Amino acid sequence: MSADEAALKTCHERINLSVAASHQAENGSVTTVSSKESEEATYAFLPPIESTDAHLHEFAEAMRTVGKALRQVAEGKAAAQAEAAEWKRKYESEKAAKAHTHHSVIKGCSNCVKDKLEHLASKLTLETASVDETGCCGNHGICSRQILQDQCTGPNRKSDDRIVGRKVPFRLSWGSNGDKNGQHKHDFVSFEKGDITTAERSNKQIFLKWDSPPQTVLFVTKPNSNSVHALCSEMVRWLKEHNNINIFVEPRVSKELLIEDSYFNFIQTWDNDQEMKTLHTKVDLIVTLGGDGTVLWAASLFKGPVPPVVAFSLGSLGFMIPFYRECLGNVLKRPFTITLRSRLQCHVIRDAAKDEVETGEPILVLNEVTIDRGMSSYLTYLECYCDSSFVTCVQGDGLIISTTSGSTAYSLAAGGSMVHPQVPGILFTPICPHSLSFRPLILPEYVTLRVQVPFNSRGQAWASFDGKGRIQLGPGDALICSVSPWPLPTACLVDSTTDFLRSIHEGLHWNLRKSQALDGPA
Ligand SMILES: NC(=O)c1ccc[n+]([C@@H]2O[C@H](COP(=O)([O-])OP(=O)(O)OC[C@H]3O[C@@H](n4cnc5c(N)ncnc54)[C@H](O)[C@@H]3O)[C@@H](O)[C@H]2O)c1
Ligand SMILES: Nc1ncnc2c1ncn2[C@@H]1O[C@H](COP(=O)(O)OP(=O)(O)OP(=O)(O)O)[C@@H](O)[C@H]1O
Repeated sequence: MSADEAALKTCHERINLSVAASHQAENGSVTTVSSKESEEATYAFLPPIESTDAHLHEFAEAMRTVGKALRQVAEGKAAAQAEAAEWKRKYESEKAAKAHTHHSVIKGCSNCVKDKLEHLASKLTLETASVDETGCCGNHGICSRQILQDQCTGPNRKSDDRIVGRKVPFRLSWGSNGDKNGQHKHDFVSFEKGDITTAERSNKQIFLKWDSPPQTVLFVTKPNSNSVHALCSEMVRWLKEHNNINIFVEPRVSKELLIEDSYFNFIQTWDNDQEMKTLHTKVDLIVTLGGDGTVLWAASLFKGPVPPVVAFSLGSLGFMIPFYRECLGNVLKRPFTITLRSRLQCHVIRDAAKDEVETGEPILVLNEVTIDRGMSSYLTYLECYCDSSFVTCVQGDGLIISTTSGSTAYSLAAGGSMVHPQVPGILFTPICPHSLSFRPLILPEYVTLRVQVPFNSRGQAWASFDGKGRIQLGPGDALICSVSPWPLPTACLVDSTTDFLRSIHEGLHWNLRKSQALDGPA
């Protein structure tokens, strides 16, 4: 038998098996179809195939192309359906809002609706949310009782006299830390007609638009790299000559550039920490040249507010060299999208300290703070609290408290989830826990975490911040950690979501797998 005949025979055998299986499935019974019968049927069905390997390959290729085309069509359809649903949702919520406005005006409660919803939200406070004697909203802008007493037109609400009783009116307010009257602006939960809905979703994609052209750029560059140094000096020249931009660089880079050419005399730097602390008041934009470590380094220079960062990463440096003028030119002249990357502020509180007043400056991290066993060969033993609630005791190699930006770094390696940088959360990821059930957590961004080394811990623990600056924690010492009010704004290449997905695809090869062959089991 030739190779082609053998291939053809295998092909027919497979078809036989699948025909037999389909017969059984159709009849719903477990009968055996004689393979001879099915073979005859199959041969009757199939046109005579003058098969060769080449034909089979060609056929498989064609099927793959058809498969791809079908998938693209399905994806397109899904996207269109999602868009249509979004438009429908918007239309319906607008319609409902208009209907409600109209209704309330007719009822003579014009001050209930005169302000916009945003204004209503800002008025939602524990202190001001009281109903006046008439049951109307007074001037706080909310009239849930009035709404509930009206004939409601909501989707689930039919006027039915047989139904006795009504929902009790209520109002929602938001607790807030640090502000006595709680008058914070929040995403609001509408509760028209007593139904809680989050139909109003805000788009968190942020655009940055300069009021006037930026004047000062700070360069932060990876050390000991000739290509980075060369690119830095070229960019600095271009920015000065074509845009008359003031340039700041780190003291090390300033020295390097001045040794290279006295042309760089105009470059500014700082001499001490005090001067560095005021940098954010002078710099409009930060350009980083290097990898993720350089962005972490740039973030660590700013203990408070951080100017927007444009990161030219090593992976894209070669690619960027021809385009950096266009890229920087766009950022300097046009609005651009940014991602606000939250940072964590960490305090170490020593047992020796008499009270827990946080006097020292916080350490800010962009990726994570890690508490591990360091050189110790004992398990770390860490007690963890979230606000005033006990979370768990970590017994293992340690714990990572990570930002969402850091979710693709050490936390990922320890089994944590990858989280879009605009999800407001803190990751709580154990390192090699000696327990079968210690799964990683994601906690809301407003909590404060406290990790304490108990007195009965066998060993010490070490905290490190974005992989740097190790601090030893002894029994009784604690690390307090919460989201900093000073995020790192980074310029997007496209937008937050596209950039995030691109980084996990290209940087981490997320879910990369070769496609299955088409000629598998039926
Ligand atoms: N097992 C691990 O995966 C492991 C161990 C130690 C530290 N780290 C990470 O290294 C970081 C310090 O980075 P570095 O460059 O100064 O040290 P480094 O030079 O040792 O680089 C660590 C690697 O982590 C990558 N990385 C850093 N931040 C990242 C992020 N947010 N998303 C995806 N990848 C990221 C870097 O690109 C680099 O390849 C730490 O914050 C920690 O997250 C990871
Ligand atoms: N301006 C700087 N001054 C001092 N150290 C820096 C500076 N920029 C980066 N580093 C340090 O240099 C190391 C390497 O930097 P970086 O991560 O940017 O380069 P890389 O390792 O080549 O790139 P990647 O992170 O993409 O693998 C990091 O540990 C980082 O902390």
